[in-house]
Amino acid sequence: MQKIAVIGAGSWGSALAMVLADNGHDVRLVGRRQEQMDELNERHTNESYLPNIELPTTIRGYTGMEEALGGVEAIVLVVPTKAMRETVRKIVPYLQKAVPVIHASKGIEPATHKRISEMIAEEDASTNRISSITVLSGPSHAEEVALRQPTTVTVASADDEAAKYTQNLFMNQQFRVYTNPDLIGVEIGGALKNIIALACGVTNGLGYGDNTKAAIMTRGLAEISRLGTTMGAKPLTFSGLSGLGDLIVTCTSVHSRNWRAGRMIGEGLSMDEVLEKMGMVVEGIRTTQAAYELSEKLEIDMPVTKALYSVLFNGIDPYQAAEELMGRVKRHEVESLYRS
Ligand SMILES: NC(=O)c1ccc[n+]([C@@H]2O[C@H](COP(=O)([O-])OP(=O)(O)OC[C@H]3O[C@@H](n4cnc5c(N)ncnc54)[C@H](O)[C@@H]3O)[C@@H](O)[C@H]2O)c1
Ligand SMILES: O=P(O)(O)OC[C@H](O)CO
Repeated sequence: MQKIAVIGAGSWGSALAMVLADNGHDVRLVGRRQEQMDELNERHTNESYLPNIELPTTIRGYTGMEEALGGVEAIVLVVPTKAMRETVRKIVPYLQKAVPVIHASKGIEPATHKRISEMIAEEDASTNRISSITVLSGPSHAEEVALRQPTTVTVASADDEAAKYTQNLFMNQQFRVYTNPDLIGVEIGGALKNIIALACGVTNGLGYGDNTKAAIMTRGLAEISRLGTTMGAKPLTFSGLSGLGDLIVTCTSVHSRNWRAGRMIGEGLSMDEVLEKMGMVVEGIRTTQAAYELSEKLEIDMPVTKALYSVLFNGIDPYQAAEELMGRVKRHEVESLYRS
């Protein structure tokens, strides 16, 4: 039994806290709203994020870092990417010894183009309170994990022992955990599939069906691999759970916030209207900006990302963006998997 703090009491933080509690760990779930943490401690529910789910009574909710972090042996960070740096700055002063950190968020920072593990390492550089950083990623909608439906994920770290430690913490009969040493590939696959899910949603919103979705997913995976391998990822990782697996679940599931947001944009809603309706984080929007900037900087051809960027940030009509995608110059299918 380990004392573990899960920071971020949204849908994914709460579902991962359930997996850890099922495995017999002492879980402290840290949220921002006192009312929400009172609901968790008194009624063992988190209705705004995991409706109709009863959480294990052993999960305790906290709003204060000092109280939650006393004596913890590991920390799981599950806040939106844009809150990651601020969250790391808030936790490190309360760590009495260096502890392993596992993050389960999916994004890339616009402007710096940093992956989440890089952002965490930078924020801890002057304090050294984090002994290792591991990412947990893969096809895993919180709603289904909370129902204890069979789910598989990958954990990756530069530190092999940290990856195995994380595998042991989370693995159980319903939640199967693989290790993969390719930290870059696992983080890039998890972040970039959200762009492709948004794009699939847009095409569904335009009224296009499964042929279009399969095209966007397949060619989307090609451009994820092109960018990822240029950044140092191993190509095979993109065929695994954190690549193809997560792409499938996010582009095809009704649970996906990215797909749903894309569909509303395809139906003609503005980005502000979509975000107001969602009420939950849609990571793919900022990641589209980051990936587009990266593709320009590294001169990698990413046509789906570019088309989505033009819709989200330049006000291009989605129908026109789809027409332009289809009207590009002729390409060789396999050669274009690897070349710009
Ligand atoms: N929901 C899923 O099924 C799922 C699965 C895998 C990965 N993820 C990833 O996990 C991360 C979190 O997603 P989620 O689904 O839990 O989001 P969510 O919208 O359900 O919840 C986000 C949580 O973060 C908190 N938060 C927001 N801004 C914050 C800030 N500035 N500082 C501190 N806390 C803040 C919110 O209060 C909320 O508790 C995302 O990167 C997402 O891509 C989600
Ligand atoms: O609901 P989404 O689109 O944020 O996706 C959630 C997870 O990343 C699926 O694995």
